Amino acid sequence: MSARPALAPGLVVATHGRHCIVESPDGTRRICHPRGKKSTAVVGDHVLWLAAAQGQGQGQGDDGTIEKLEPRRNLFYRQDEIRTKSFAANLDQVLILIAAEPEFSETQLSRALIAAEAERIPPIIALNKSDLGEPFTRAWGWLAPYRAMGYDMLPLSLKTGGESSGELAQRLKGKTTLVLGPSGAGKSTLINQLIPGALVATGELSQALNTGKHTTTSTTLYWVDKEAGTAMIDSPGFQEFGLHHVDARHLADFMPDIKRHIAGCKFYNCTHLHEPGCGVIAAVKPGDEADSISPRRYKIYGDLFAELSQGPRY
Ligand SMILES: Nc1nc2c(ncn2[C@@H]2O[C@H](COP(=O)(O)OP(=O)(O)OP(=O)(O)O)[C@@H](O)[C@H]2O)c(=O)[nH]1
Ligand SMILES: [Zn+2]
Repeated sequence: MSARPALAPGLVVATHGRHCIVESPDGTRRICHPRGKKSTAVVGDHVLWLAAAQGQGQGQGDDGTIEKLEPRRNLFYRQDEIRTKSFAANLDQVLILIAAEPEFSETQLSRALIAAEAERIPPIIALNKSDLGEPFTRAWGWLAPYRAMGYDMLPLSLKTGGESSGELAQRLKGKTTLVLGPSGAGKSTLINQLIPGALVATGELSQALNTGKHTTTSTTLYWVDKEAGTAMIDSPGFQEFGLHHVDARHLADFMPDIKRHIAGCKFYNCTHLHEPGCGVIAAVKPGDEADSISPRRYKIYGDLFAELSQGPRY
């Protein structure tokens, strides 16, 4: 009788549907699938995996099974009305990459920030294409309320380089960072600069796993500097950011500009939508007063509150 094979530790560095790429501490990568029906492992998960027995699975794209997930520090996810989609686990921070052009959606930015706040993951906002001049100045101005909320915000010009890239590198060092951004903001440019060749390699890997399917539907972890523990996680889908896991009654807690006025509300269970004596409503003012709530942000709050109060629609 042969001894039971030992479970080995690994890190999930990519997911493609139900399949995962698991990286061992020595750097070897293998395709694994989770045991059982549910696919629960996400990029950034520490797992224990088991090699497939000779003749089982090997050569069919499965080198092992994921037997156990280690406890997570956090789980960044979006949830739409029908399916829950996890982005990644065990993050140190989220980098929200937007650009002067194409114009970004403030609602999407707010949604990403709320998702980060809900999991207590610090966000960094980077505004790319500072070389564009006027459009950049305008976009930077639009972001004033977010600076007033205390968010870390960085101007960038990925195309022309410059010292801001050094500042970004400083912030990324030794950390695992999830990068989110709308199409055209410069995400591919950033990943290519930090990890030359990475996107090409991912395309090839994706093809091997999933012939013919589009490569950008997967989440992938890239090592910028493995020894220093610097990793970037690229995940598509900024557009479809549902927040249905967030309770409408807690929404204000995840919007710092709104949260700081809650103490002024007359009713402890104020929804800040129509109540008399609401500290939040009283603070909604146009202009750049540091302590006010911008009408745009208040509208985002109201829209999200309505959306989250509906509950799931099937
Ligand atoms: N002017 C200017 N253009 C930039 C800068 N960074 C990236 N771009 C350009 O913006 C366009 C979009 O950049 P990508 O890196 O492909 O953007 P992406 O976010 O990966 O977009 P998708 O591939 O659609 O997801 C490209 O034409 C880049 O050359 C910058 O700092 N300044
Ligand atoms: Zn109120």
